[in-house]
Amino acid sequence: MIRVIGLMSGTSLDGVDAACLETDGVTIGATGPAVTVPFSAELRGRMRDIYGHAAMISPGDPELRAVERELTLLHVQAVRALDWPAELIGFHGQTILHRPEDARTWQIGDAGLLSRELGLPVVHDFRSADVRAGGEGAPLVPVFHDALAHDMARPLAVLNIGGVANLSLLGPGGRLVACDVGPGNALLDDWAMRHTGVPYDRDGALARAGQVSQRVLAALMSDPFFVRGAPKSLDRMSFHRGMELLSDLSAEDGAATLAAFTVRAVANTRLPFLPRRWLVCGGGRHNPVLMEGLSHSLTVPVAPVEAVGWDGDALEAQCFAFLAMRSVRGLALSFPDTTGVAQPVTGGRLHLDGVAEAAARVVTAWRPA
Ligand SMILES: Nc1ncnc2c1ncn2[C@@H]1O[C@H](COP(=O)(O)OP(=O)(O)OP(=O)(O)O)[C@@H](O)[C@H]1O
Ligand SMILES: CC(=O)N[C@H]1[C@@H]2OC[C@@H](O2)[C@@H](O)[C@@H]1O[C@H](C)C(=O)O
Repeated sequence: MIRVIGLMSGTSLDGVDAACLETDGVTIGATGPAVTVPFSAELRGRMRDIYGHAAMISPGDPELRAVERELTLLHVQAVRALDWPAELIGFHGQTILHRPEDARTWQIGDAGLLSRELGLPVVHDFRSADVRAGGEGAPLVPVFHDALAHDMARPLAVLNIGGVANLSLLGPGGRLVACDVGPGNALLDDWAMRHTGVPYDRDGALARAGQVSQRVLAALMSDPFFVRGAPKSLDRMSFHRGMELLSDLSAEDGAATLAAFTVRAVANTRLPFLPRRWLVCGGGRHNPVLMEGLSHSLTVPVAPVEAVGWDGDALEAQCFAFLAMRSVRGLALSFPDTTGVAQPVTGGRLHLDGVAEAAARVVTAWRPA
């Protein structure tokens, strides 16, 4: 095994998550410390602006480059804050555009700068190979959930409620089915920001004070995405047009309706087999309105992943540590039932800019012959 730091800045635009993991890309050894370095309101605002018109931005755009540099330096800060003797970095970067139907997925972040600053090998660009091979490019976390849950009773569902919500369904005999399931926190975050100036609905207080509009909820659920079976994936902005449907609602009723949308999208997902338990990770598990809604709608027990000893805030960052090692070894990151790709594919690109030969060798020794 080697020591890997995984770095994830998710669709919630809350900050950079960094976590330490010992792994050989197949099994999971010890975990180390984890940290979140929050985005400043200024950087978050600039990133939101980029999201708004990412399809039109050229890779050389000066504002894009400036944001990418600032974002990368925040990742450097996160790694340094961990103060852990890593040998490899898995760097997801920030998704600014995800359109697998046009074979496009774009995670900004300067892997060369990161490896030069840290003097460590960096794996970046985890999703492009899958999209090029006809896959959805997401979710990639199922193979990590599978490794984590190798000795647990199945079928088991692992639900991540981040900016977007995604599901890994772990069946007996290593069967792995996955998809993005719905809006997660992104719409609720944007609504809370607009109505309260706070970037999320803390502890579900706003939603708890409102009434769900069944009319608006039904309209939101009529999106064709919900008719499709897995695998399927979402962009953070996928449902944003639906926000117009909420224009007549009060801040509280809008929040209640968006929380119900997140829950309904999960509960209505068409599953090829039923889990006996749901484990929930990601920031949404801190929202009691979402957790109560899920417990009410799903017919089997629902619990945060802490119930089985996992760290639900560090899981995605740990995942990109695991995937970095798989990438180095040329192992598959995605599978036909997780992203819709025809054959299992590996992904990620290794950057060794400015890395001393001995440090590079620790990692390159794991490359397939
Ligand atoms: N106490 C809380 N009450 C309500 N919501 C919370 C609370 N704590 C966190 N959240 C929600 O969790 C979100 C952050 O979740 P998380 O860190 O999993 O997102 P992410 O990693 O950006 O997402 P993704 O999985 O899409 O990449 C916040 O934006 C907020 O909506
Ligand atoms: C394109 C992209 O960045 N997708 C993210 C996003 O955030 C949650 C959900 O949408 C998931 O599909 C994915 O991240 C996780 C880590 C994944 O790939 O498994």
